[in-house]
This record gives sequence, C-alpha cells and structure tokens, in this order.
Amino acid sequence: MIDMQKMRDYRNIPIDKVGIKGLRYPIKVRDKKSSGLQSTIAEISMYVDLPHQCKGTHMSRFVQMLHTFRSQVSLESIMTILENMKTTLEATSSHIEIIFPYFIEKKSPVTGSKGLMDYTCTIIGSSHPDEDRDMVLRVAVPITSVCPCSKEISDFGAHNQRGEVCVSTRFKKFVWIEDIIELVEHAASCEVYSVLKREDEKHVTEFAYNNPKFVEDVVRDVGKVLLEDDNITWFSVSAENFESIHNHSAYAFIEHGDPGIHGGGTSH
Ligand SMILES: Nc1nc2c(ncn2[C@@H]2O[C@H](COP(=O)(O)OP(=O)(O)OP(=O)(O)O)[C@@H](O)[C@H]2O)c(=O)[nH]1
Repeated sequence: MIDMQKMRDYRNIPIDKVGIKGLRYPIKVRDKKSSGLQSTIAEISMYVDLPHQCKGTHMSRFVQMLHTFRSQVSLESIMTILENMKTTLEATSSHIEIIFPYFIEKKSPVTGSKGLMDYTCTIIGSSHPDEDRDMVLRVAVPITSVCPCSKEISDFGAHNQRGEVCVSTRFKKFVWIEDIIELVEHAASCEVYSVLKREDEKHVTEFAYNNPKFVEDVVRDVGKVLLEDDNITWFSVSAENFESIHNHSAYAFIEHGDPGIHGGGTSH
C-alpha cells in the first residue's frame, strides 16, 4: 500500500505544528479534596513539527500513542507523553493542549445545600529540542461582580453580572487547581454556586453588594497573591464581565514574570 505521508515534499517549507485537534479522551486529574484522582473527559490536541522534506505526519500514531497511556493521562504524565510523541512521530518538538471540566462539590453559604460546580481547565505542554520543556496550567473561574461605580452613583441598587476570570500559571512544582479557584473566588464580589436556596440567594446578593469590584480590582487582587507565591514563575490573569447594562464586556488583563523562551503566547 502506498504511504503518501512518507513521500517527499519539494516546497522547502517546514511545518511548526501538525497533528490532531479536538480528540475527546478520558483523563484523571489529582483531586485535592479527596486526595485521589478525579475522572473527567478532556478534549485533546496534539501536534509535532514536520521537516520541510516530509509530505505528511502520521496522524494515526498520535491516537495509538495516547491509547497506550489510556487512564494514565494526567498532569504528571504529560511530559512523558510529549517525549513519546517526539520519538513516535520522529519529530524534534511536540505540543499538547488538554481542555477539561474539573468538578468541585460546593456547599451553598447558608443552607449548606450541595452541588457540583464545573471549572474549565487547560493544560498546555510543549517539548522542544535539547530537552527544553514548558507547561502552563490555565483555570477559568466564573464569578459574580457588582459595579462599584453603579453602587456609588445610584440611589438604590447596583448593576451586577457574571464574569469569568482566567488564571494561567507557569510554576516550579505542582499547583492545585483548587487553590487557584479559591484565590479567584476570594477576589470576586461573590463566588458562584450551582445550588442556592432562598436564604442563600439573599446572602450572596447582599454579600456581593457589600463587596463591589471593577475588573481592574479583580485582576489586581488575584495578581497580588500570585506575586507573593515563590512557586509561580510566570502568570497572567484576565477578568471579563459580561455586563448586564451593555451588550459588550468589561475586560482587564495582567501578565507578570518570565514566560521563558516560549513567550506569553498562551496567556489568555
Ligand atoms: N498527514 C495527514 N494525514 C491525514 C490527513 N487526513 C487524514 N489523515 C490520516 O492518515 C492516516 C493514515 O496515515 P498514517 O498515520 O501515516 O498511517 P499508517 O501509514 O498506516 O501508519 P504508520 O505505518 O504508523 O505510518 C489516517 O489515520 C488519516 O486520519 C492529513 O491531512 N494529513
């Protein structure tokens, strides 16, 4: 059978990233609360570089290789997967993006009603020639925000909305997803819950009203804590409020630290 991918290409153009995108796959992620592993379904993209003289990469090998890891796909195994990708695909660099919902059981603030909150997390890893590696963990956290300006100028009420804060980090040791979520939720006007009874709803409404925040306040409050954390070598924080009085969002972004030679391109 002819192997098209193995044929020669004459255009003299190397390819930076080629591979598979959006493959759904079960993974396990370390769960701080249970001290065990949480099973979830990820959407995985895997790429390698391709030299100018090669016509095509071998797409089937990405999936075959991933399958050898099966339920071992996790934060800890990513670097091994990246190295395996380079060997299996005969490449000099490899790149993986894993997007998954991470679930945390939360109790409502007054009645203690339990429900699962989902947080979208992304792990971006890459391996380059000479063992040069990079990994970014990104966590998106929904929040409630009350506008300080609206509260100040209005005779009663203040506009409030759901927002999303995205924290991306490069780090020396392991980082718990739960710790990033907690940090962001503390910086919000109020955190978001999946279950709220009427007593809870009264509490979160008043709590948020007493704690108004601009998007600027949120990114600064999150950034201040990350700056004090020795384990974090680089971070970015974005806050987007889906404004209830506009048909556009309010947005703020900060980035700090050394993103390494790979730049801050994976920031938000
Ligand atoms: N490179 C490349 N492959 C594609 C493209 N579209 C489909 N394919 C894949 O080509 C694959 C088959 O090629 P290979 O992965 O090289 O399969 P193979 O030659 O049987 O496997 P090896 O012997 O391991 O190289 C199929 O899985 C298709 O999904 C494309 O645009 N580019």
